[in-house]
Amino acid sequence: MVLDKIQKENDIKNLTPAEIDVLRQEIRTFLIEKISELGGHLASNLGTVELTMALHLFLDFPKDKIVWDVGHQSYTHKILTGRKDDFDHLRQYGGMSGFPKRTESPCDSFDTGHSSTSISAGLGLAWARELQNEDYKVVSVIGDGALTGGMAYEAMNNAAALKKNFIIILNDNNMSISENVGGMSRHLSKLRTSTNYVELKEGVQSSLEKIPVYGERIVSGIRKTKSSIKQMVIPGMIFEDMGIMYLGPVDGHDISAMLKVFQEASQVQGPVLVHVLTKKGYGYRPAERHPSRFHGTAPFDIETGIPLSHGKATYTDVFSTVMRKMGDRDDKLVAITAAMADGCGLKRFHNMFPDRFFDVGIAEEHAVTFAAALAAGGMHPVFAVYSSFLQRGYDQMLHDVCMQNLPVVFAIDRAGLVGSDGETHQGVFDLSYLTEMPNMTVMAPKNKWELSDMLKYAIAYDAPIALRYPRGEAYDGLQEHRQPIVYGKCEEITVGQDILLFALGSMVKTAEAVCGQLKEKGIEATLVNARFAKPFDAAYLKEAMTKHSMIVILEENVALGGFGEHVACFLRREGYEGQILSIAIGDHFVEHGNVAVLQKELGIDADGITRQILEKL
Ligand SMILES: Cc1ncc(C[n+]2csc(CCOP(=O)(O)OP(=O)(O)O)c2C)c(N)n1
Ligand SMILES: CC(=O)[C@@H](O)[C@H](O)COP(=O)(O)O
Ligand SMILES: [Mg+2]
Repeated sequence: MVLDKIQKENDIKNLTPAEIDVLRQEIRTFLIEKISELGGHLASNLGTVELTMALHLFLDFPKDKIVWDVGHQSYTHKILTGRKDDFDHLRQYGGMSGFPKRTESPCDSFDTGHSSTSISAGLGLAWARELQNEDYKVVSVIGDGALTGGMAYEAMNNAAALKKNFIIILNDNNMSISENVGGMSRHLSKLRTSTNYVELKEGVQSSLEKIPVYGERIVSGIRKTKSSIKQMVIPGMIFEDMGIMYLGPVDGHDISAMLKVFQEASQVQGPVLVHVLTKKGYGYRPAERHPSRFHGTAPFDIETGIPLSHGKATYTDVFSTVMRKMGDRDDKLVAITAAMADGCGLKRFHNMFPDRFFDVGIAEEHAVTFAAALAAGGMHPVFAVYSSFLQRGYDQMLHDVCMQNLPVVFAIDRAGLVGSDGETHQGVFDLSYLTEMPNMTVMAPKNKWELSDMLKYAIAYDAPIALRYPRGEAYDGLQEHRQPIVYGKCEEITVGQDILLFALGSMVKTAEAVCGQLKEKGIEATLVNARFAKPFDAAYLKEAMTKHSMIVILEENVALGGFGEHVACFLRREGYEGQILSIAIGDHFVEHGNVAVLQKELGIDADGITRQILEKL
């Protein structure tokens, strides 16, 4: 197999053209087989096999640098840099990450996971090279979806000042996770159909530029003329107007065509953008037909493309159902997503109420301020967003939503540990960054019914409010405990005289199991569903302090600034002299792996918590 040969020699440049052709087929087959077993990001990786191979033929690793935007398309790069065998443990605890990691390989030059950072990072590497008189190539690979994110424009705006080579590859597959949206996407659609521009530049420019002074002048003259021709042929050549040379479009499945343009691009003294056209899911029929479903997939049957297991209803499903119902009842309800309509469960709302649905692109900062103004204008906005991506909107929440006390609902999905995406995606900081914001209310449901009740409560509430719920299956236990939601009030589930378990959201289910284990040891616990992280039920706690010798606070968030820290501080201030145990995540990032395995490693599973309680008692 050519794939095995390349693992040993580690250099694609030694292959014959025939072997190159075999290799791209072998890589596709390998990706489909591995991801069908373990899950992962399939469609984007299938679409970038040839692009990555062309980049490996063009660049020298680890000397040259590639920054992969988001990094979910970096699997072929991992294969070509000696990590093929690590795919047996892809995204598993202790195994290889699904994203680029500097700690994993010297050929990974910058860690990614969140979108639209690659041009900033590439530009930083290019400047570091120049300032230290070094000599290597820097390439940022950014998708058309990632190009909807504001950081990409901030970086391009800044890049124009660089007078040395820096290559930006725009990998345009006309898709974000779902359909790409917005004005830039429309602009790219126009560019996609233009074929002659690269031919006009090729050869002419690089040979002319080698002639000192006069050559440069001629090139600059040609540039001006061509620029005006382009303005006629291709409306709004936004990149060139910003000072970034545009080359393309080029077929992203034709390795030799790409190589030619990359060579050309490397002659440019300044930032240059190469527009590469690819097909998401290329080479695997189910992924070509359903690129969104195969963007990130669970294990599936290769023959049919159907997932191997169908889990129970998720929290996202519950959110989706309630939003659709509430959309019927409240014609001021509007839903916002930052390119995550599928993941956040807003597809049904979109279908039912297209005029009240907004996909703003990968633009969380904009989404928050946009929601604030919708609220100021009298609408009832719900921004559905993953916990880790909402980190992008910190200042907008503080400055635009909370300072004006505007009624925006933050429906925070993927709160807590998310599993195989790892440290960039774990939603373990939101309780810390939300609870410190004046005017913000923060809730977390214990099960699927409570998510429904809390969402309805939040939509009716007249100030900033957030509810956080985890990735995956919704807990369907404790159905009998469904007292109405009362502002700032907790819910008592069981009563025991020894210790109090004050649990938030997903940790109520875990605390239930802890209660069972403690009972076996003869320890009677009171179990309380906190419901509100802010304001938490201070009156209940004051009363409970007098009845329990230990209070255990449980959350799926980092300890610093989190729920436990606030509650513990209150208890001490009130003069509680019993033991306080805060169950939370330590001051470190949490890597990828199965959620149950991670919880165990972190000591926040039922066994670990019971052990810590018994040690303290
Ligand atoms: C800040 C942020 N928001 C949302 C996401 C989720 N996300 C991951 S990939 C992706 C789509 C990216 O589209 P594109 O860059 O075109 O790459 P493609 O998937 O088409 O290969 C989105 C929205 C993210 N990683 N980071
Ligand atoms: C790369 C990325 O950011 C998304 O594709 C993310 O992996 C989706 O995560 P979920 O599987 O939780 O929807
Ligand atoms: Mg895309």
